[in-house]
Amino acid sequence: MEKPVGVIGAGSFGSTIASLISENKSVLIYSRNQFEIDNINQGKEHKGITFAKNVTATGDLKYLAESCNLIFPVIPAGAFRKVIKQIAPYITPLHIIIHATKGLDIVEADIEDLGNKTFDKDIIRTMSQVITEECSTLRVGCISGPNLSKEINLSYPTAAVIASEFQEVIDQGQIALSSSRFFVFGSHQLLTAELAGAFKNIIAIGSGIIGGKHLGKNMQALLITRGLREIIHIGIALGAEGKAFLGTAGLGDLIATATSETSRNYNFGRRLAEGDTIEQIRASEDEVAEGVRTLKIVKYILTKYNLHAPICELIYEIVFKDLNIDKAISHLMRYPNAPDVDFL
Ligand SMILES: NC(=O)C1=CN([C@@H]2O[C@H](COP(=O)(O)OP(=O)(O)OC[C@H]3O[C@@H](n4cnc5c(N)ncnc54)[C@H](O)[C@@H]3O)[C@@H](O)[C@H]2O)C=CC1
Ligand SMILES: O=C(CO)COP(=O)(O)O
Repeated sequence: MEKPVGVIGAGSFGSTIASLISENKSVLIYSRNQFEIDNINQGKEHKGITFAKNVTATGDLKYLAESCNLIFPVIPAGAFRKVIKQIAPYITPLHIIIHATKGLDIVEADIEDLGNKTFDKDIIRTMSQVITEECSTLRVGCISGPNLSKEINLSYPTAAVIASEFQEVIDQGQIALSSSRFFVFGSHQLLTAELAGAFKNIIAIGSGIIGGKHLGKNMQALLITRGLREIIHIGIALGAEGKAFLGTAGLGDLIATATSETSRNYNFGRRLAEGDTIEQIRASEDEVAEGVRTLKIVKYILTKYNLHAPICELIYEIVFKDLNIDKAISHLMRYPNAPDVDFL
C-alpha cells in the first residue's frame, strides 16, 4: 500500500497543506495537542477545515517517520529545530523533507541576545540547513509562495514553488500537492526561496503600519517596492541569487502578504499603527507573526554584514524601540542617496 505523506504541525498552514495533499494522497498529520488529534480523527472541523477521510492525526513523531517517506514540517521557526531534533533519530537518507516555514533559525544564541552581542561565527540558518544539520537525509526543500491559508481554505486558486537542489524533491512535492486549485512551480534556488519567504514578513509588517496609518496605496506600493530592494540586497549578501527574488516565492508572496488583511504580519503592523503595544498584540493572537522574530535576526544581519536597509531598520525601531511612526516615515522621505532599481 502507498505510504501516506507526513505533515508536522496542525496549525493554520499545516492543516491547509494536509488538506491540499489529501486531494492526491493519504496524509498523516502530527499535532502535539491530543484534543486536536482526536478532533481530526473523529472527522470534526479543525482550523476551518473538515478533512477528507484519508487524513489521520498522530502525536507520535517516530510513528510518522516510520510511516511516511515524504514529510512536510510546518512549524514556526522558533520551535523548528526542537521539533526536528525530536524526529531526527527516525529519519533515514530515504526520507524527503519539504518545509513550509517562513522564518530563520539561530544557533548557539538566544533570540534576546541578538541585539546585545556580536557572535564570531555565522549563527543564522535556514530551515533546510537545520534539517540537514540534524537529520541524515540530504533530500530537503521548501514550499513557498503567495499562500495565505485562509484563501486556500476557501478553495481560491493559487500557486507555490517547491525549491530544492534535488529534482526528485521537486517532483515528489509537485505530485503530492498539485491540483486544479494549486499550481506548483519548481525551482533550484532553495536559499533564495527560504530567505524571500522569511524577509517578506518584515515588509508585510511595514505595509500594515502604512495601512493602519491610512497613508494610501501610493505609499504602500512604495514600501513594497523599496522593501523588495532591501530584501534582495540582504539576500545577495547572504549568498542568494538576486533575480530569483522576483519569482512566485519572492515578489509573489511579498505582494500577497503585504496587501492582505488576513496576513498575521500585516495585521501586526496595522495594530501597532493603531496604538496597540507588541505585548497587547501577542496576548490577543494565538497564531505566529513570524516577521517579528525575523526582524530581530535581520537587524543582527545588517550589523554583522555592515548593510544598509533603512526600511527594515526603521521597522525594527518602531517595533522594538517605540520609534514614533510619523518620525520614521518623515526620516525615510528625506533619506539621502537613493538609487532606484539599477542594482540588479
Ligand atoms: N498560515 C499561513 O497562511 C502560512 C504560514 N506559513 C508558515 O508556516 C509556519 C507555521 O505557520 P502556521 O501554521 O500558520 O502557524 P500556527 O501558529 O497556526 O501553527 C503553528 C503550529 O506549530 C505547532 N508547534 C509550535 N511549537 C511546537 C513545538 N515545540 N512542538 C510541536 N508543535 C509545535 C503549534 O502547536 C501549531 O499547531 C510559519 O513559519 C508560517 O510563516 C507559510 C505559508 C502560509
Ligand atoms: O506567508 C504567508 C502567505 O504566503 C502567510 O502570511 P502571514 O503569516 O502573515 O499570515
